[in-house]
Amino acid sequence: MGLLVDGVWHDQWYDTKSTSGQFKREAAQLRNWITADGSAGATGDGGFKAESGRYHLYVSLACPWAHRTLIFRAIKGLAPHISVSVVSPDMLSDGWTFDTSNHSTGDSLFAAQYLHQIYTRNNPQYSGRVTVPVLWDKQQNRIVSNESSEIIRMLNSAFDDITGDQQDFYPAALRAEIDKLNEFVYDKINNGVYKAGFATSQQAYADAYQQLFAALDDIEQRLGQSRFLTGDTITEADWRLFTTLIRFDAVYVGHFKCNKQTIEQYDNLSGYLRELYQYPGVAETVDFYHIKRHYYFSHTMINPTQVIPEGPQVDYFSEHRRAQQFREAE
Ligand SMILES: N[C@@H](CCC(=O)N[C@@H](CS)C(=O)NCC(=O)O)C(=O)O
Repeated sequence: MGLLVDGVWHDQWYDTKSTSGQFKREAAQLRNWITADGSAGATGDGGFKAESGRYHLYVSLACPWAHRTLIFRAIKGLAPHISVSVVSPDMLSDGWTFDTSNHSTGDSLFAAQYLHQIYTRNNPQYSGRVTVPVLWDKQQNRIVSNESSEIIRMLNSAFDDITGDQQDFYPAALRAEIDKLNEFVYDKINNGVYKAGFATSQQAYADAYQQLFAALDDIEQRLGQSRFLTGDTITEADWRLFTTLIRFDAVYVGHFKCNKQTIEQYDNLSGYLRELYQYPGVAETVDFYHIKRHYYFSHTMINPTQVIPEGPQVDYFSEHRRAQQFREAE
């Protein structure tokens, strides 16, 4: 684990000393947008027109932020149009690597060894953390974006004329509600588990733990009233919550000490999680080998033995009856 300083790799863990043991995530720096006609998006440069075969995603199958982008690639019919390279689950002194001996696909574009080489290929002087996902433009040979929340917005609509898929997971009428939910879920749950797990003081951990489970209780209640977070249809907010829920019992309960209760112990969240998992194309984006291996093997300050747990055994394909439940409730 480390970062680039003026294009040079430094092996360095997160600094929590200056923040009383609290983990603070760094903001992504590369924020251009692919658009249907190549016009500039909300931030960054124009010139990134949606085109089949032009873009490439670098992902980790372990990472919940990268996972969002793989889900949108799958459910929006983009697999034939956007290629993917998967890094190794082990993130140690070299950061993310393309070590093919350990379940990386390798870098199919440049045969790079390390993900930081993709960042310096984009900018030889780059300073900052080297994170996944990365969306790469093969035509201009540069990074479009390393911010997953924006990459999924691009995938949600920019390629619709190419794929013919008009599903909209960020519909105009629900945007305000989705934005509000995203903010809450990101702070308390998506990043909340990391705040608990990476805390280096008892107080920072206890605060994150308390806020995380208060938020899960809130969502559990909401899912007793409605099938998905904003009503009867799945939106971006559901997919963003999903990537944390699917890792929760396998990793966050033990490794990040988020152990008040498991997702399996929530009546509504457990069924909701299954419904999303069983959505066509989504189960194939979930890889528990990468997920468990990454966290338990890479975070040696949390798990110095690097022993990876065998369990839990949960059948996410089992029946959930969410659809019937909400039809009966009408
Ligand atoms: N803002 C980014 C965050 C991505 C992120 O933090 N990814 C983690 C993996 S789960 C990472 O690559 N961390 C490496 C590091 O921080 O050095 C996004 O959502 O795209």
